[in-house]
Amino acid sequence: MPPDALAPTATDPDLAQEQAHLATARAALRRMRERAAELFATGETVAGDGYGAESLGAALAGRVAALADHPDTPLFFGRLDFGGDAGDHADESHHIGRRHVTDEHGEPLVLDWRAPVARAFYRASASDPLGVRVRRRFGFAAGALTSFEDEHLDRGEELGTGSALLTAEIERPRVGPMRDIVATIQPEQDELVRAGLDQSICVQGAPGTGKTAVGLHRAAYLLYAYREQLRKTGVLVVGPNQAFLRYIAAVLPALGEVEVRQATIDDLIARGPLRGTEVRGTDPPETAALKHDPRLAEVLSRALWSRVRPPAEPLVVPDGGNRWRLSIDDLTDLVDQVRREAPPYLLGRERVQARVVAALHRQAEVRRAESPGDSWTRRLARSRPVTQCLDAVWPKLTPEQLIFLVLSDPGLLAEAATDLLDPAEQATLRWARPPRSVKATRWSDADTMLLDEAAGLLERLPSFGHIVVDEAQDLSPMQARALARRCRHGSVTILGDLAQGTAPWAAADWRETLAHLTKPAATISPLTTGFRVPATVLALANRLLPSLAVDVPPAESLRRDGELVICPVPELAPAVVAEVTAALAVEGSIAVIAADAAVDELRSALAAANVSTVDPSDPAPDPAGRVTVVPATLAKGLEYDHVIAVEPATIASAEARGLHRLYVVLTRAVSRLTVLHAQPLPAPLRD
Ligand SMILES: Nc1ncnc2c1ncn2[C@@H]1O[C@H](COP(=O)(O)OP(=O)(O)OP(=O)(O)O)[C@@H](O)[C@H]1O
Repeated sequence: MPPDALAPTATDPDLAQEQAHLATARAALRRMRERAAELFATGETVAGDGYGAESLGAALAGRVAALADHPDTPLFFGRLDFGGDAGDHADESHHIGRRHVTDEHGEPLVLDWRAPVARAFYRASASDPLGVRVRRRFGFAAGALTSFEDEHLDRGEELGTGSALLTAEIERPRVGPMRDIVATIQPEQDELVRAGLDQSICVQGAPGTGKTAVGLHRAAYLLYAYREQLRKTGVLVVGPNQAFLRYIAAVLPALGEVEVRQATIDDLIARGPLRGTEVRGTDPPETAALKHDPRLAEVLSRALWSRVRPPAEPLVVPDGGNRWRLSIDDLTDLVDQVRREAPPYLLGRERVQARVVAALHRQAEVRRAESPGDSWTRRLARSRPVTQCLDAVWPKLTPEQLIFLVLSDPGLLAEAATDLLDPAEQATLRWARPPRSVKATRWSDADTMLLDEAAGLLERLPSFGHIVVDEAQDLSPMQARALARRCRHGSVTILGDLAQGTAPWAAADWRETLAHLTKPAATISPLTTGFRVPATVLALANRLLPSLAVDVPPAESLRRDGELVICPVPELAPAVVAEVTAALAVEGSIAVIAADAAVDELRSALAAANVSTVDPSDPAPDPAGRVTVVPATLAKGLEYDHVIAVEPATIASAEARGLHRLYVVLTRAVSRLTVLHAQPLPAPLRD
């Protein structure tokens, strides 16, 4: 049923009252911020010790930042009026916004969207009103409250996706980086956002169904609902590349969360064992693919543990007039016992050392009838015979040393990989010309992952409380394992679309990825309502789906507007210049997306026509730049108002999973997609 009051006039007394409430809330937020800033100024001097001062200072600085009032993001976006039967909230009325705002008496003026009571804003429906009588959504223009939209749920009114404000939000021209969707989160999205911290979830969603948005809002929700638990362990957001991370960087701070770490999978891994050492080597594609293969995990594990050798001689430790002694059998028992405990390798070495010294200690106690002190224990632990014995049975090793050995020693590799890799695969993996030393090695991208796997075998990494992984369809099994190592005690939100998998090792089935992430019980949920790509554009992209060999539910676009133009042209560069020039007359961001190899020529052609362009890899792009020239391999996750896709046939033939790449490229447009082609379109796109 349509609601009765959708478009209040400017003189509407209700509207005036809401505008007054906004002004009051803004003033209150200013006061809260000033108070926090005052505390911040004095905090460093009142805390007793240095550490206390530092953590208090950081907490307060975070609070000051979180309380910032962004002129473009309204302080509240909705209101709930509860009915008389709403239990604890009977007859209450609450404004819902991006953060709590209280007046000077501590009375709430705005409730944080993450508070339990705010859940009804997203979930209440006419059939299940959750105690809500009226749900009100506000419309804003340039920070000013200009309209509202009511749904009298108690009278069976419900707008759903027919809400004019939701439509306006979805259809607004895009400019700049991604924004939060907190005002218009849909019920099926909210269910994912508010899943508990103990739940690992995997979201399979077609392009533009809000996966990234859901992941970021879930991070913000978890930090609110489980702040204490996550204070130490933190939340990590993993994205495919820096351009993508820059695109999403503003969302969490706008939601008041300024301390979430965001990293690409490559950075996360390279920062581990290599400690920032530059990646300077390259692998042929088949070698790289093999290094991403999960069988390598077992090969490395076997190679490492083959370093543990049975003791060949007894341990004899001269100590003043005494000689302490452990027989070969004693040592063998002790090493076997630690092996059975299966600790990380270096912890195992420490355990062997500790138990050897404890055994010697017992001998000394019996002989001397008194217990030797700590300095004796330390001296013996470091003594030459003990160290030599340890080095013989359980040698020290770094990740670099292990991988160096595996890739350069055919005997070791053959032994570790005997039933796992055939001889041809072993030859593919090994260095054709091994480097002279570990130091002289030029590690490749794929090596960083092996180094990370090795580091995980040697020592345990600290675990994040929660990891959000976007574009997870491209994770290789070994990359998934690297994330699993960083989330042993935490949960994950895995977001992706199997149809957009472009990596050689892209997943065909989420269950496999989840197994490598060691979260096999995670629930897999679909998102199928598209908020970005107009229906006509989606229909074109969907023609590729049967060729992509994946089983995914198709998306249905909410957007009936939008425009698709497919244009054969005699020459690409002049056509691109003409199309961009025409597009500049209309509001919104513009992207020219082309095969990577064609990008330079198109940039030059645009520059020659005096059109300035932005490079998505630029760490500080001109915020006023409206035209971005995007290599197809960087387009994933991004969106632009008007996309000009150049020569689909070249994009499709540029790589093994080129049709998947093309599917990504064709699904970046918010309002208009223009396809320019000089060659015939790939077969699935032809009429
Ligand atoms: N509930 C919503 N209300 C308004 N806008 C939404 C909503 N959900 C998603 N959007 C918008 O739709 C667009 C696509 O969202 P998002 O980038 O999260 O999709 P995605 O599924 O991650 O896409 P891709 O598969 O291409 O990476 C964004 O502009 C986002 O703000």
